[in-house]
Amino acid sequence: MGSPPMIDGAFARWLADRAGQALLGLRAEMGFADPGALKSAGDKVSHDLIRTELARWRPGDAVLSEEDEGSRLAWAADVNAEAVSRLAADRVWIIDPLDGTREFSEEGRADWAVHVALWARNAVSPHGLVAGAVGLPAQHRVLGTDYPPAYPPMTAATAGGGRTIRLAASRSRPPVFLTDLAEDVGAELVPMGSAGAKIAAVVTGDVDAYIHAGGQYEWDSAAPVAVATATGLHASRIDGSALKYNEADPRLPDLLVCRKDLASRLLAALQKHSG
Ligand SMILES: Nc1ncnc2c1ncn2[C@@H]1O[C@H](COP(=O)(O)O)[C@@H](OP(=O)(O)O)[C@H]1O
Ligand SMILES: [Mg+2]
Repeated sequence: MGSPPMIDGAFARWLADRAGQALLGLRAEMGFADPGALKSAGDKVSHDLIRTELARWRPGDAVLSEEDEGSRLAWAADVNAEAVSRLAADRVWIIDPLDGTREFSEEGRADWAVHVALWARNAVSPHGLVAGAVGLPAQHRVLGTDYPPAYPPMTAATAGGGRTIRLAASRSRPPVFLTDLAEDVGAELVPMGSAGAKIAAVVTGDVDAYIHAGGQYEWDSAAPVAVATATGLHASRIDGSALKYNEADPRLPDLLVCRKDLASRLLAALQKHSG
């Protein structure tokens, strides 16, 4: 096998694709009789593959992966920063080896993803993400910042033509306020698994927006937010502030990703309903 691409964006795509192929192979091999075993095996196989390739091809970079021991811990900068290499690093790969683990274990579902993002200290954007790829193995595609997808075409809803806004939300843990918000703005809720799959659906125009609140971590959104912003879409916290990555505390509990033309309307509705 030849070497992977040198350029970070293309490398992220290569890595997300490799891990995705391994996950499809695992699904085929194990079947769906024991969803718990399939979920555990999926998390481990993808994490190990990505960790191994990063150690081999990007040995100087730090990594924050969902499946690392202690990944969810918040580190007080003055106390423990030296114990956590990523906080002093200039480049950090933020990885969710299998996002939408639950959907991965359900036969026929394609709403699960592999997230590979790169945060850099010298980035110009507030979120600090300089490359990212979202593998959607069961949809046979990878979205990446190396070739950002075209901005989704104007829909009837956003052009004011009457169709309701399509608003993606978690299948299992949607924000409590979302039903009221949707009614207020005239949106139809589209339940879907995986933050990556939902943001990919905004990128491709299958839905107009994705709102989440109530809990998430940096790895759940880093790679898809890198792709969404490279495409020109809006991505922020639900109070409109910037999403930030490689923070001491990896919790990043809420976000809004949507078409630019819907952002002010949805942020106003969020201010009203999420308080
Ligand atoms: N309230 C919450 N607290 C912590 N993580 C949450 C959460 N709601 C959603 N997530 C995480 O966000 C990802 C997308 O969730 P959902 O599919 O429900 O939209 C999932 O990642 P994983 O599948 O990697 O665990 C899930 O664990
Ligand atoms: Mg996740």
